[in-house]
Amino acid sequence: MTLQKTAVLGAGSWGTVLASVLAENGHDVMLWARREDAAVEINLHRTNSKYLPGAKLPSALCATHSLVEAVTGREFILMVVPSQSVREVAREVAPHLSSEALVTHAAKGFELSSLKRITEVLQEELPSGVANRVAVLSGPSHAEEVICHSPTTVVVASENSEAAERTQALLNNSTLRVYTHPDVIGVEIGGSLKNIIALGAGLSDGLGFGDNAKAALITRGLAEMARLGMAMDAKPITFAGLSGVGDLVATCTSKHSRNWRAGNLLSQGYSLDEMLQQMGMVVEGVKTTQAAYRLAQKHGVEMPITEELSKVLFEGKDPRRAVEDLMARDMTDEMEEMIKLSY
Ligand SMILES: NC(=O)C1=CN([C@@H]2O[C@H](COP(=O)(O)OP(=O)(O)OC[C@H]3O[C@@H](n4cnc5c(N)ncnc54)[C@H](O)[C@@H]3O)[C@@H](O)[C@H]2O)C=CC1
Ligand SMILES: O=C(CO)COP(=O)(O)O
Repeated sequence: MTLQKTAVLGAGSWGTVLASVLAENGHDVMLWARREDAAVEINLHRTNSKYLPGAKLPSALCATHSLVEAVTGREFILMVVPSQSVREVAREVAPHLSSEALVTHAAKGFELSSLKRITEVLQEELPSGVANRVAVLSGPSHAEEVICHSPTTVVVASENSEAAERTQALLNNSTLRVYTHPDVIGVEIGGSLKNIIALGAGLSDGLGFGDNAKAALITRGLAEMARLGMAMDAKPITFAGLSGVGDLVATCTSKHSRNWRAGNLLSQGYSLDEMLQQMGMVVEGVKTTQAAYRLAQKHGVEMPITEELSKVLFEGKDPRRAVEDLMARDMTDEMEEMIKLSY
């Protein structure tokens, strides 16, 4: 494909790795770092020691502290900031975008204040021509593995199939295989909700529960993810794909997952604030638990794991008591539900 002028907004672990992928694929990349010292470190030493300790970044990668400089004249913008910051960053860059620009985001969460998905937030903030073709990148992709070229598969969804195909062509390479997908709602919801279950998996492992408990969390977690997804107009089959079960398995079983580690710290008796302080990186599952619990109530959907986790995180409920309450729920038939979800 033709080489393009691209920008990546957000120099945390995932943004830095995606910028490295674009640079390795031969594209001209400008990486925006919120902290000036991070941009200087990337330009001088080709490292990002806070977010990717030990990794050597491609020499062609350039970083800037100026959002305007990052996006001006760029054909492809990849937004990789935490979910709660997307609106603010989109609003700031909107006047500087070329009318031809393609904007794809890779955040996994909802905007808590509005309960909107991230493409909805972008559609509200970006100029209409650009907003019509926004895309989302999701799937099982720990930054720490992608930077080492460990084989990884991801998915890019857009209502505009050309936008999804352009993003696919820009990022795809011999170790990062990119699929397209038409179901934006399902891909965004799957990628967001799996972080709740990963927090639960970290707690479960930390409490000393075994593989049976984790398999139960993954399977029953997937069921409640798909239930909320369907109520929000996602296609249930999407939850059987990379952005659903794929990312759920990767995040619930990986030592790299911040959400898993966050749950694990909670099991050791850290408070929510202490845990977030200790993590020092975005733990999207915390705000996503709040958002999903509110969405479940709004749509009248049962999400027992999310509800119990919300009580543990925000009401100080003892996690062992939360597990007892999950196990004591009314007895039910699994097949009946599978047929309804049909994934
Ligand atoms: N790390 C990973 O392996 C993956 C992360 N993601 C998603 O990518 C998004 C970003 O995550 P990471 O890069 O991992 O986070 P991170 O914790 O490694 O870095 C966060 C970045 O966001 C910046 N930031 C924080 N507050 C900001 C604000 N108010 N405005 C602008 N920038 C701000 C920080 O300076 C930092 O550069 C999240 O939604 C995450 O779920 C998705 C797939 C993989
Ligand atoms: O989304 C991710 C991998 O696909 C990263 O998960 P964590 O935010 O839990 O590290």
